[in-house]
Amino acid sequence: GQLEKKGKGSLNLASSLELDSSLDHSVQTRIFKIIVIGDSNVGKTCLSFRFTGGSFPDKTEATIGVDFREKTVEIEGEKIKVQVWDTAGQERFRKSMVEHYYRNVHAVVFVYDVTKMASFENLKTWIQECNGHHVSPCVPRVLVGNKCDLVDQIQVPSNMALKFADSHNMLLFETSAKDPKESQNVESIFMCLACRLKAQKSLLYRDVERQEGKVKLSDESTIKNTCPC
Ligand SMILES: Nc1nc2c(ncn2[C@@H]2O[C@H](COP(=O)(O)OP(=O)(O)OP(=O)(O)O)[C@@H](O)[C@H]2O)c(=O)[nH]1
Repeated sequence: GQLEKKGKGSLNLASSLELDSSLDHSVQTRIFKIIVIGDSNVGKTCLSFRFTGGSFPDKTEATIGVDFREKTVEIEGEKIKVQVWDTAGQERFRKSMVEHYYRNVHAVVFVYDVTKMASFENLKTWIQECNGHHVSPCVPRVLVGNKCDLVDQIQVPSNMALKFADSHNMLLFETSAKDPKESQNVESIFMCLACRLKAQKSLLYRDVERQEGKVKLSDESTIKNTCPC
């Protein structure tokens, strides 16, 4: 496929997707909303494009607001739609959208650039932002060090990244959106999350039931009590 034009994500589009972010009623497919977060230029667009489109885009521009990409995967016989929210790294392009990024999110991918120490150091701020939006501790998070193909320019040592990931209870993937040999690894970032989400059956089926009007959630504590992790 071709790279989607950047900046087409809008508040209205985000709102309409949120109304139905867990179930595609036409085919009864569950939808997992995964957001990709991190500094500008770390490769969030390229990673999400590699996963959903299977290639590395020739050219990218800064994401404005959000770009959505989807891919349907099959896990243990169930078709699941993975909806990747490629968010803007630049503050000026994200500030009106932040609430939408985190609303009803099922998993979070934090990305840094292995050739840029500042992007690794800024992860603290991105995690704070995420926590500040009341994302449940049940929502799985992974850490991705991108641009590993630039072997001569690596600034963030693996052991440092691993320590950070461990201390935040995240899995670490070091990979490259650019290197075709790494495409399987990029795929496994999203598939690993999708598998974990599929395993959280009670949580997600509850979402689905709620949307069908069968179950009404009373408060936040209901969510905590039924949390499977
Ligand atoms: N060498 C190398 N370059 C990459 C890789 N991934 C992305 N890039 C390049 O890094 C630049 C930024 O990539 P994007 O995917 O647009 O970055 P982004 O994080 O989406 O940036 P914002 O939209 O501003 O938040 C582009 O020039 C890409 O070609 C990679 O794995 N290796």
